[in-house]
Amino acid sequence: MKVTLAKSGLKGELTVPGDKSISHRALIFGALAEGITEIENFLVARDTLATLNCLKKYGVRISRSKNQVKVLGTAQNFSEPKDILNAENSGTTIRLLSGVAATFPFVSVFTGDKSLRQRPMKRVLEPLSQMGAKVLARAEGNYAPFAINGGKLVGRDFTLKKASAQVKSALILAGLRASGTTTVTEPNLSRDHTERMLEGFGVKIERSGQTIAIIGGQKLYGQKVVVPGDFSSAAFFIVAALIVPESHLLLKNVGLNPTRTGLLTVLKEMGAKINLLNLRETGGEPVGDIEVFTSPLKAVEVPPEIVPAMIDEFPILAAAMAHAEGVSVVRGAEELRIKESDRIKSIVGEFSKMGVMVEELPDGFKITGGRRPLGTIVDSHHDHRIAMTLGVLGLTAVGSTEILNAEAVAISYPDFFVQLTKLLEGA
Ligand SMILES: O=C(O)C1=C[C@@H](OP(=O)(O)O)[C@@H](O)[C@H](O)C1
Ligand SMILES: C=C(OP(=O)(O)O)C(=O)O
Repeated sequence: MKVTLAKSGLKGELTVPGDKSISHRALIFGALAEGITEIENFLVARDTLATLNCLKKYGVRISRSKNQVKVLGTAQNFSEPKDILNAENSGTTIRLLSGVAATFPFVSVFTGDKSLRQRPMKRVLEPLSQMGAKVLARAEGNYAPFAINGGKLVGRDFTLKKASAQVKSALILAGLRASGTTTVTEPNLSRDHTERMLEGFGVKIERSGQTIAIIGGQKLYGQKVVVPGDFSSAAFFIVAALIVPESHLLLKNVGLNPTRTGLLTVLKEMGAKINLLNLRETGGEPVGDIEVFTSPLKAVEVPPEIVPAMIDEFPILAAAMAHAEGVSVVRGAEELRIKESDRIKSIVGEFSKMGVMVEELPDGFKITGGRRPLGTIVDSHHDHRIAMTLGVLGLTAVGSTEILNAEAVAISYPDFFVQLTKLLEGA
């Protein structure tokens, strides 16, 4: 993919595709529920389709027409998959479904692509085996492929060392079918879509601060789920509009769950002119429109406690930092090293190629901003968020930027470059 210096600002309106986290959850909860679940504005992308295909292997009947999905609930009766479940590139798929697999008295074997097979799984597999599941995993219990032989689980109390919505959700899903009560305490609150949506499916969850408690043996009832636009996808256009001169953009119907919108807090501190309009609630999730104007930005130090609320937005935040006057610092974000790529290394390596002054830290990075990037050949490292970030940075670079392995955008946003081009042309 080739991106050239934007000749004009990003102008007009855009509706980004449905939220990835919420789409995964709607499929899984719909599959476990009694009755039919209808999902509107489902994200059609590789990660969410991986979840859909794994669920079909459990015997769940799912039909899809574009972004409308119908799930015929099994009332918690999955059948043993006759083949390996391939979560492809999706951490959310493999970790959430592990929590479900742990509750069924049969064998589920999981694998993923090269990236996913290098991402740590002990964080879910260990607590699931403490609840009573039998687990056999490669590399001393840490990597896929792995097999889970589930069964009668016993509720337990867990305190997570790091905030993780995937681990929390896997344990909630296991706890839902365990005896007694399961509690999960996080050091900071991670995204809470699981808690919100399960409540919509009729499940009682107790929440107090960073602790959630779930009593086992509860039923789920099929629902209509309307998926809001994905804030993490909107983030690329927010930053693009901030840094490309003469932009004025309206992003419509975006999920604004506060456990996801840490980027807005940080960008506002950097001087970004962003307005939230038409605030409302859809299916238990806050939603609104985001108006963005090109803004001069100043450097920022990201407070570590906000990291979980913007964990997927660090690549695109780095692009904003490259345009901010002064030295910006990210710390406490070592989780970035175990995403689809080592995102700290990917940012530092590719931004350096584009002439950005960036320094690697063990748990983050430092960027001295304000200098115009230079177009060159860069690589996504097969990571969707790095591909989109480089696409945005390329809009402000001198010359043209060629992004290798840009097709990675299909993981969460297949039409990203098409929509970006349209916004630029429509100006
Ligand atoms: O639960 C989810 O839907 C997700 C949780 C986060 O991962 P962790 O739980 O590993 O922090 C995030 O990075 C990922 O994109 C989606
Ligand atoms: C980390 C991500 O997803 P996952 O963990 O589901 O692969 C992401 O989408 O940035």
